[in-house]
Order: sequence, then C-alpha cells, then structure tokens
Amino acid sequence: MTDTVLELRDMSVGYYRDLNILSDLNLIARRGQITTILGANGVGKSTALKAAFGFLRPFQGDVVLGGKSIIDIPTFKRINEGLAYIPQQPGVFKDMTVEENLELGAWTFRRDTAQIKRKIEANYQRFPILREKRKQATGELSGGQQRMVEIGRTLMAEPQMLLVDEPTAGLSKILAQEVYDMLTGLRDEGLTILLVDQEIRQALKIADYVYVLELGRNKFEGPASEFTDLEKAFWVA
Ligand SMILES: Nc1ncnc2c1ncn2[C@@H]1O[C@H](COP(=O)(O)OP(=O)(O)OP(=O)(O)O)[C@@H](O)[C@H]1O
Repeated sequence: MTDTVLELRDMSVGYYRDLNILSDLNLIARRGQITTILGANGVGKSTALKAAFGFLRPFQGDVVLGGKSIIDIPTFKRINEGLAYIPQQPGVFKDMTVEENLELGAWTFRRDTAQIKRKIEANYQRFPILREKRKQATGELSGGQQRMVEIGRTLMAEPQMLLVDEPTAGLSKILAQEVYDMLTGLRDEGLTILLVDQEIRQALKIADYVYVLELGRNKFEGPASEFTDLEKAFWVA
C-alpha cells in the first residue's frame, strides 16, 4: 500500500488565465505525517491549498487523492472523499454554542443521531475543554479554543486528509502552542496534514516533511530534520 495520500502533480495554477502563481508544482502528503509548505510571502502557499481543495482549478497538472484524480470533483463533494480544508479565517458561528457548532459538521449524516452523538463524544475526548464549554456561546471562547471548535467540526465528517492554512494567525504564543499540540495530536491519531504556516520555526518543529517554494516553484524538499540550519536553507535571518 502506498503511503501517498495527496499528490499535487505538475500543477500550474493562478487566479487569471496565463498568469501562473504556481508553476509545475509537485508535492506529496504522506499518510500520518505533517507536511508543511514554506516560502516567502506571496509565493503561493495558500494558493496551493486552495487548488488542492478545488477553489481554483489548475491550468495544468493534477490533484490526486488516494491514487485517484479529484480534479473534476466539486469542492463541496471533496469532504466525501475524505479531504477537508481549514481556512485561515476562523469560520465558527460565534452566537451558537460549542455543541451546536460541532453538530453543523454532521450535515452529511444529519439524520443519524446516534452517529452524531458518537462523533461529538469523540471530539470531547480529543478536546476535553470543549466538553466543559459545550453550552457556551463559541464567541466567548479563546481564539485557540475557537480553532479547536472549528477543527472539531471538520473532524465530524471523519476526513483522512486536512489542508490547514495558517492555523495560528492572530493567536498569542500560548494559544498557538495549543493549536500546534492539537495538530500533532491529530497526526498521532493517523490523520494526514498539509500545513501552511508563517511561523517557520514552529512549523518545522511539528512537521515531518518540508517543501520550500521559490517564485512559485519547488525549491527544496526533505525531511524536517534536515532543515536545521535555517539561514542556509532559506531566506530567513
Ligand atoms: N483571490 C485572489 N485573486 C487574485 N490574486 C490573488 C488572490 N489571492 C492571492 N492572490 C495572489 O497570489 C499570490 C500568492 O498568494 P498566496 O496567498 O497563495 O501566497 P502565500 O505564499 O500563502 O503568502 P502569505 O505567506 O503572505 O500568506 C500573491 O501574489 C497574491 O497577491
């Protein structure tokens, strides 16, 4: 059995015809690993995730999930294929309770109340603080906890592969740490994660494998353990 879960194959994509943001990008996310994409601002890291999820259709190349091209599967159906996307902007409904937000993640099996209960319970096991706060309005939770609600809601559909864009943007160091712990916990549960993060050092700490982009193309790749000398490897001071 191959350990490749998601593959971006020779992918060129952009927002306007004939204007590639990414050119001939090749990237593999392996089962049970955190793969991170690094590169300067504006190089196209978030664009790669958007294309993987189908918000943008590649001009050229393919998006392959579990060995099958998903390029013709509309975005809203990709969750049924086990692919989920956690956007940069938290998308929780702040006036709804934590539990109501989680229930929304059960949309695809909304009539199966036993399954909904089971999945919510799994989230409370995973994130005990959410059980404590389950009746509270989500807007009253900390930023890190709101991220937990959002990720918990996504996990209701039992994705195998998570595309995670800047999960700690706008969070304090302590809350960001909670989010990183949450991501490594999900990896340890067996989920496959493709992560884009501004916090290069933090991303490298939790990642298993790294891709570095430059000018919209592959520049380096390798196991995270090889990326110890940041100054040599990147543009960062
Ligand atoms: N909706 C859009 N329409 C047109 N151009 C866009 C859009 N979103 C992003 N771009 C452009 O695509 C390029 C890549 O943006 P992207 O957000 O993928 O970069 P990034 O590597 O994730 O950057 P950052 O680290 O700053 O978040 C940028 O030049 C940006 O201006």
